[in-house]
Amino acid sequence: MKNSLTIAFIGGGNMAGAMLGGLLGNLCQPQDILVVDPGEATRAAWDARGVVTAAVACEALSQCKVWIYAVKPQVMQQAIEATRPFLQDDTLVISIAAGLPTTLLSGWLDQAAPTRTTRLIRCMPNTPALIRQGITGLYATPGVPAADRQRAQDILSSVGEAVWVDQETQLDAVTALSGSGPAYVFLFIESLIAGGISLGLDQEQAQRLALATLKGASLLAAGSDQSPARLRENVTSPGGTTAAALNRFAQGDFAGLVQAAMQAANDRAAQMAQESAAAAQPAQDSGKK
Ligand SMILES: NC(=O)C1=CN([C@@H]2O[C@H](COP(=O)(O)OP(=O)(O)OC[C@H]3O[C@@H](n4cnc5c(N)ncnc54)[C@H](OP(=O)(O)O)[C@@H]3O)[C@@H](O)[C@H]2O)C=CC1
Ligand SMILES: O=C(O)[C@@H]1CCC=N1
Repeated sequence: MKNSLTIAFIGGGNMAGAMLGGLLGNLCQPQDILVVDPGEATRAAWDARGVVTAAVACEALSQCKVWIYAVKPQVMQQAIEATRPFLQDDTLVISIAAGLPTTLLSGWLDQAAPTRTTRLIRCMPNTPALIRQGITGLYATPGVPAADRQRAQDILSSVGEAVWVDQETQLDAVTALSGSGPAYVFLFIESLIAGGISLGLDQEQAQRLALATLKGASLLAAGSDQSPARLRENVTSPGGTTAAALNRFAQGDFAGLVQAAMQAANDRAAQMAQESAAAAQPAQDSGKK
């Protein structure tokens, strides 16, 4: 590992893959990255790209300045306990797990070294990171040095935008909006394609039209001085086709449905935190410090 920025991903699945895809050749070279993942096929995919891999926690972790925990919340405690012996006092730890609060994570990280306070940042990225079009919400625990905040921001900015929140609970809202959000957009794209086909287009035509519409409208909204509401009005001729469609959306309370769906995601994040706390195992003293 040669770069001053060396990153370990603990968990090399979908989200690590999205972030790695954006980081490689950009902020980091393959040899600057370590992926710890028990999956043979997962590791083989990263080996093929020149990334250093390990099936289990190993000494190489202690050389990585930044650790990114990218495992499912249900296995987070186990993953932390296995890796914790290699944690250094100045390691910057980033968790991308939905729901898991920093109090729980800090408890697991610092259990074997009560005098240590791990530098911990919790964040919520999204899968467009794969094409460097992601957006990530970040929350830093008190005491994280400014240089580490900047380092986390640099990492996440290399795969898209980064937005800091002051209150940790806001990360559940970020999860409900941009973390899970790509799935809502994909569902909308799927629905537009199905609608186009049912109205007589073929699959390829419907898909091209749907994708270009989403892309064009998003870029227009992102680059415009006008609000999304104003841009919607610009499309909507009185008594025209768009008004007919929007009236039908309103009858089904589309906005209310989106709000309720996001509330469900937000509530599920809080519930996952409770489940993880309830399922937490008694301390395993695997720390070497
Ligand atoms: N997917 C998304 O869009 C987003 C996900 N997140 C968060 O990212 C985290 C990861 O999600 P995602 O990438 O989708 O999940 P994946 O299941 O795709 O990836 C997790 C990886 O971790 C591996 N793993 C399991 N146990 C361990 C362990 N003890 N040590 C190291 N690796 C382990 C898994 O292997 P195996 O499959 O063999 O168990 C798997 O390869 C979650 O906490 C999620 O909340 C955040 C933002 C967006
Ligand atoms: O569905 C999940 O729980 C994760 C968090 C945000 C996106 N995927």
